[in-house]
Amino acid sequence: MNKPIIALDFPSKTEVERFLAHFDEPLYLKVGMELYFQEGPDLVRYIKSLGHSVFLDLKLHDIPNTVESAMRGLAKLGVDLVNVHAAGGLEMMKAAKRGLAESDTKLIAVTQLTSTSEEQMHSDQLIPVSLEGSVLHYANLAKQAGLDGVVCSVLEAKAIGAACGEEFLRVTPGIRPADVSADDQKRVATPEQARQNGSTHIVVGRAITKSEKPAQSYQYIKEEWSDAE
Ligand SMILES: O=C(O)c1cc(=O)[nH]c(=O)n1[C@@H]1O[C@H](COP(=O)(O)O)[C@@H](O)[C@H]1O
Repeated sequence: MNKPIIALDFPSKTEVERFLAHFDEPLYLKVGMELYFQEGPDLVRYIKSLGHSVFLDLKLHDIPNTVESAMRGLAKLGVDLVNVHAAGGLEMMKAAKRGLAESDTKLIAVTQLTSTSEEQMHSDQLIPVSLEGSVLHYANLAKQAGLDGVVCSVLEAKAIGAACGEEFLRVTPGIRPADVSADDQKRVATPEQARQNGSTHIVVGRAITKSEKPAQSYQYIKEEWSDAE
């Protein structure tokens, strides 16, 4: 079972160091916009130098040429996983993949953010199908573009596995242990539900980073994710 990916949603390297001091094992860490826009590529190199795996979550969404060039730059960082927004379209996703051609970095596409409900999707995006229909459409498009998988919620992971194949990654944020608040997330699930629904990876932020005992919260989540039957 893949390690839970911990979202390092911190404003500075100092806070990352303070957080990582709780752990003495190799982790799978996600660097997102909050941290990257403050600390840049050096922070990513630093985390890699500590022996951790890195998901660089910058959610690129621009014209194909810009995304391809940006990906060519990110490829040099040697991260394990990067993402784009599937809403950027088939051509943009193909361009992103071309930008990574010389690297081993895997590429996934965000379908519908886990903070989006079906009602919001209808009113904000004017997409007149079900939320699962929209997520499946984006997953199929990502597959067609040659991507390695998608970011989706646990609620759509099973249908994507059936449609796109079990090898196709289903990276699922919006993970909340039963006793933790959903915050701004709308499509949430527990680590156990993620496992049962065929997520290949779970992404967990606040349930670990805001915990008074981060290492203990991580262990509980890891056990529920890997052992629940
Ligand atoms: O691409 C992502 O990682 C992502 C996509 C998505 O649909 N929803 C989502 O929450 N995320 C990220 O996953 C993390 C979830 O954090 P928590 O809600 O604190 O567990 C955040 O860093 C989000 O940026």
